[in-house]
Amino acid sequence: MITVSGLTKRYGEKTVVDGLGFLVEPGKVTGFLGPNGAGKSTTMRMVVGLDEPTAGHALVGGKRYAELAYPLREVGALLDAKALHPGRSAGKHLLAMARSNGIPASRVEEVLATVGLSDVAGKRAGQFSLGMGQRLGVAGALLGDPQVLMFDEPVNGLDPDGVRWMRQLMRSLAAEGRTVFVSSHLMSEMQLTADRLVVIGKGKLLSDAPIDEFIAANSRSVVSVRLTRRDDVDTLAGRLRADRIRFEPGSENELLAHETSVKYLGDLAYDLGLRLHGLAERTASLEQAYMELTASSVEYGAAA
Ligand SMILES: Nc1ncnc2c1ncn2[C@@H]1O[C@H](COP(=O)(O)OP(=O)(O)OP(=O)(O)O)[C@@H](O)[C@H]1O
Repeated sequence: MITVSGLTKRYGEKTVVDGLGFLVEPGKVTGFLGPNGAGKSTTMRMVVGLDEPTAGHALVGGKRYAELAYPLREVGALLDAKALHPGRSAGKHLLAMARSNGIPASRVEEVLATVGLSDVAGKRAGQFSLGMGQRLGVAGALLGDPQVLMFDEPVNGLDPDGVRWMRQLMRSLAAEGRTVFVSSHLMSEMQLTADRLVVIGKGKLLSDAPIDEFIAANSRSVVSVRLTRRDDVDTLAGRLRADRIRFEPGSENELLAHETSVKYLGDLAYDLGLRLHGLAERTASLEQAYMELTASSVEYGAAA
């Protein structure tokens, strides 16, 4: 469990994390979503004691990171995959981490196998591709067999196989009952991986909900009605106006109606004797809903 409460970080005049509070629970993948610069990395760095909060706290299993006797056995983190000693081999890098945390050396081979790097254990980390570096970072996070895992933008720069592997890994870690906290700036990625979503913008909490609740609350559907004649479009439009149903024109001879159903519009068209060439519900993409939710918090958005 990760407990974040009143968490605040200021750099000079700028508040980059602003009174954040949420729980990251075991047995689930919790997605941490927000536009670039929202404060995700800073929050994660405070969880593992790399940055000191200005106010509030971030606890792992109820303790501050500094209070953990063997931190790597409690929380594993992939924060910056490039933060490796380039001249050191993957195996030696992990061995050094294991030694300083009282972790048996035998774990090194186990985690290298888990991440598929056994064959390159002797290769220097500086020669690793981005994907291999990410895998090595994951191996480091798993080394102490911790109950809590944190990944900052883990699929960045990975090829499709790597992305799929990373998703499956996160899902299986959660299925083992571990706490998995993963950041991303892509809604589409989170939709495929997360059980719960914590969304932030400009350091503030925007939403904290199970993913299906987030989807239900944020995705609006429209019903597309395609008619065959301009007159019929006008007839239907007049009726929708009278019934106070919000709509807008779609493509040619099409109307898009909000907060209604296929059944209602099908019956209405039948009653009005209108010939239809199409009637379908369309769900606005979750990506769109997320962009709208965070629109006012995008730090460097395109000028309007
Ligand atoms: N050491 C620092 N000194 C000053 N400002 C900082 C420092 N570290 C981060 N910031 C600022 O804090 C804000 C939040 O940065 P952070 O990296 O936490 O965001 P993020 O949500 O992880 O974004 P990204 O998706 O781009 O990684 C940014 O505006 C950044 O410039």
